[in-house]
Amino acid sequence: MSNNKKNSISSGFYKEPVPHITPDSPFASMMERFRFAAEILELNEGVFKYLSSPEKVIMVSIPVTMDNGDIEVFEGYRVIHNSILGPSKGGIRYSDDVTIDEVKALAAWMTWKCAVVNVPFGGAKGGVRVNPKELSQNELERLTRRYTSNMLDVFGPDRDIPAPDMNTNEQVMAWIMDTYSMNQKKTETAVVTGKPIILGGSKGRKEATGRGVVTCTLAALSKLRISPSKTSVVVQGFGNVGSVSAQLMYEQGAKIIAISDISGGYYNKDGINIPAATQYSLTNGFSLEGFDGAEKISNRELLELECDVLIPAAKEDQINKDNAPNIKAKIISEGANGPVTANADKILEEKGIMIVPDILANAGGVTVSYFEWVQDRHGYFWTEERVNRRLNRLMRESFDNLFMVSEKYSITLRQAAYVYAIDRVATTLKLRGIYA
Ligand SMILES: NC(=O)C1=CN([C@@H]2O[C@H](COP(=O)(O)OP(=O)(O)OC[C@H]3O[C@@H](n4cnc5c(N)ncnc54)[C@H](O)[C@@H]3O)[C@@H](O)[C@H]2O)C=CC1
Ligand SMILES: O=C(O)CCC(=O)C(=O)O
Repeated sequence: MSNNKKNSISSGFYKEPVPHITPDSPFASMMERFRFAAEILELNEGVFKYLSSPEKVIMVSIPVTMDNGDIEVFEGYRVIHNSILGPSKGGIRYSDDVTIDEVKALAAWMTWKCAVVNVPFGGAKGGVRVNPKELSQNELERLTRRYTSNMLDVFGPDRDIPAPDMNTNEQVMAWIMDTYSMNQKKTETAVVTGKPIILGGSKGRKEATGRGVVTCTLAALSKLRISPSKTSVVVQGFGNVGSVSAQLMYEQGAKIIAISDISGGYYNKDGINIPAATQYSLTNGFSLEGFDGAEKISNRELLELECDVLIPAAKEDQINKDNAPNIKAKIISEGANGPVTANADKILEEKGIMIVPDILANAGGVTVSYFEWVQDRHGYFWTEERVNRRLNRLMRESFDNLFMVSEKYSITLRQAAYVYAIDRVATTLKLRGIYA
């Protein structure tokens, strides 16, 4: 790594636009940060081009017989960004607004994320354009099994290993595992992670992403010398990542002043009772709608609240150039993938806000997915205490490592994460003889 480059991209081929990028999209945000790191690393031009495009993009059409006998056709994707570090790994999301561009960005983020925490996986992501809330459980099962059948040549414990993401869960992973196994004529637990524990899932996987977010948040707080018990926290998104992050920060003695989900934001300046909110959401169809332990606000207002820590744990592009000037948090811990756009980074940096980037902050999920894959392959399962201890240690080491890189090169933690990850991928490419 050259030591004399600072925070600006000077010139050269990295400025060349890469074709097929929609401006201001998640993929454009990913590329802007990749370009910055490539410049610092003086990355080989061919390697830059190679890593700017996914290795493989699969788009499938999924016909599903609905409960009323009609046939509906859904579109599904799987993007493998890169598999040089190992089999590709990444979640599958069900969402009616998922796009191929978004999945391409998410797949690339998986490559960088696995490199940041040194797990031996490449990056992939999947998506199906569907609103799962509009499907019955049987329709959802048929959709999942058909999507998996279309991906039989793609998935595999040594090739590409899915996991849960937005609107997918342990049950969806169980259907994928079963469909794949039936076609292999043997039970193949290691083909997916995030499965139910009884089917070979790992203890601690469900909570792992939120747990990792909290480990990084505590590390960031200690850098700013703020005690967790004196911390006010705002969490956007109350699904797997958001609710666990809120719960674990609450257990640290922090005051969670606002939470939100798709139904809106909920604010209480004296602190929200998180176990009560979680219980409410569980018994209310995973929705906070009607939760009366707080005042209702909008998601936009929520992001702009005065607080020590903001944890965006919903989706991409939530903090952008329009609202970045109004963000008042001291630390943003990115539970979601891509919640801050590249053009908001500079604004937040100038405001002195510390960002713990997604490819570090939410890497706890893929880390315990790796533990799950290892356990499946050994046929030997760990205690929850062992999983959590190893997760916490790895997350803390990764945070400290990136903090050191950021200080060494006078760059932000996000820039440090990209520099570290891309250097690792490029070094692997070189050692494998892909370039001299
Ligand atoms: N589940 C996992 O292990 C991992 C998830 N992530 C990322 O974390 C984010 C959340 O994922 P999960 O918690 O798994 O999904 P989830 O489906 O369990 O929860 C998503 C939550 O966000 C809320 N939401 C959706 N749109 C919203 C909006 N516009 N404003 C406010 N809230 C909104 C939903 O109502 C729900 O509460 C995604 O970006 C995902 O890619 C990252 C790493 C691992
Ligand atoms: O657990 C995994 O394998 C991947 C989780 C994921 O999709 C993510 O980190 O964004």
